[in-house]
Amino acid sequence: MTEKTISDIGEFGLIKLISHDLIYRPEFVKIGPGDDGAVYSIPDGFDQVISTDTMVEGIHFTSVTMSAYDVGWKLCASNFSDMAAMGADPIGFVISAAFPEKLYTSWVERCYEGIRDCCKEYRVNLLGGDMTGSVSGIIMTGTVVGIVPKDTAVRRSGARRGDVVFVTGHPGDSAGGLYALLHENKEYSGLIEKHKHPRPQIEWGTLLREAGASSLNDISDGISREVNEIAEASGVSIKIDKSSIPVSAEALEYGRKAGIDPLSWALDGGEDYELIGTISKEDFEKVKNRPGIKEIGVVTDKPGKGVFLKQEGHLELLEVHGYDHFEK
Ligand SMILES: Nc1ncnc2c1ncn2[C@@H]1O[C@H](COP(=O)(O)OP(=O)(O)OP(=O)(O)O)[C@@H](O)[C@H]1O
Ligand SMILES: Cc1ncc(C[n+]2csc(CCOP(=O)(O)O)c2C)c(N)n1
Ligand SMILES: [Mg+2]
Repeated sequence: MTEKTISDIGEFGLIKLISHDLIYRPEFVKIGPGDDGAVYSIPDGFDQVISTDTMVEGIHFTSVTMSAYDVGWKLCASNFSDMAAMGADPIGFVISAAFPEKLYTSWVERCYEGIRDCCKEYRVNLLGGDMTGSVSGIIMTGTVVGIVPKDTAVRRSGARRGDVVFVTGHPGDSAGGLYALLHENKEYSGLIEKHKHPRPQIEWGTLLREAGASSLNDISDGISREVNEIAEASGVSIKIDKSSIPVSAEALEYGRKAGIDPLSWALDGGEDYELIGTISKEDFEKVKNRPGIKEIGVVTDKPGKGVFLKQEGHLELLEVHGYDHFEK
């Protein structure tokens, strides 16, 4: 028997197929999926945070770089990561999907396995969505709602002179993984795993908010863009020490073999979904000994606002070369 496509079962058959195991935090749900809208509640003393992010076939993934499961996982991870970057806890998620009619139903089922696994792990309710046809590939948009104690959301604009600049994890791994996937190199499985299954840093976002982080941003477009966004929003200069950027051993090794400086993956690659931000020296003491965080620079009062990269004793302007959807 040939495999079923979504046009064989129709829009409502498809919705039925994926509509199970959607709620992982029932305490916040008043009316769940299945009605015209879902109704959720939030506890007293919290603000709500909302953000949205899209995955487009041919732009964010191809059948070579990501499986259906991976697309589902990463759609959730990239959305939840924006909650981490606000110091918030994601609680609810909706998905708008546009699918070509020839897509196999099994693709959609596996994609929703990835979605379910990520929602389950981070305890986020899948509150509903929308399905339409597409004449040019798969497009999936997620919208996430999170909660944060009132008036404590961490902005990009709070960096102050003297603050430490920190980063979590190993930025550059995702771009290294993408390079490996596009060059059919399966050896660097750790990097590939980071590209396919990034982990939104919700715990770090909460810890850093509680510790007093003055600014936060998640690394979706590369350190060079994210840190410049913080400098601009905060009206400060930032100095980054190039040698302290925590590139992983695997990225270093693969970069050496491929003849690529892995720091360019960290600075300009993106999709790491790690956190970058600033915090006072005193507050950094509270978190600096935990594994997975690294001081990489300082907020300065250098005139001429911008970001400077220190290497071998001299400073150069850190220009933004991160991912830009519309750059030629
Ligand atoms: N189409 C749009 N309409 C209104 N506001 C937008 C639109 N696209 C982006 N923005 C806003 O511009 C700001 C920057 O958007 P951007 O997409 O760069 O967010 P990000 O978190 O830096 O990146 P990512 O998309 O990777 O999460 C956000 O506050 C976002 O809400
Ligand atoms: C096949 C393929 N080619 C290139 C890339 C790289 N890429 C695409 S979008 C993006 C930035 C984040 O997106 P957004 O800003 O929309 O959140 C990056 C780094 C990829 N993932 N797959
Ligand atoms: Mg973001």
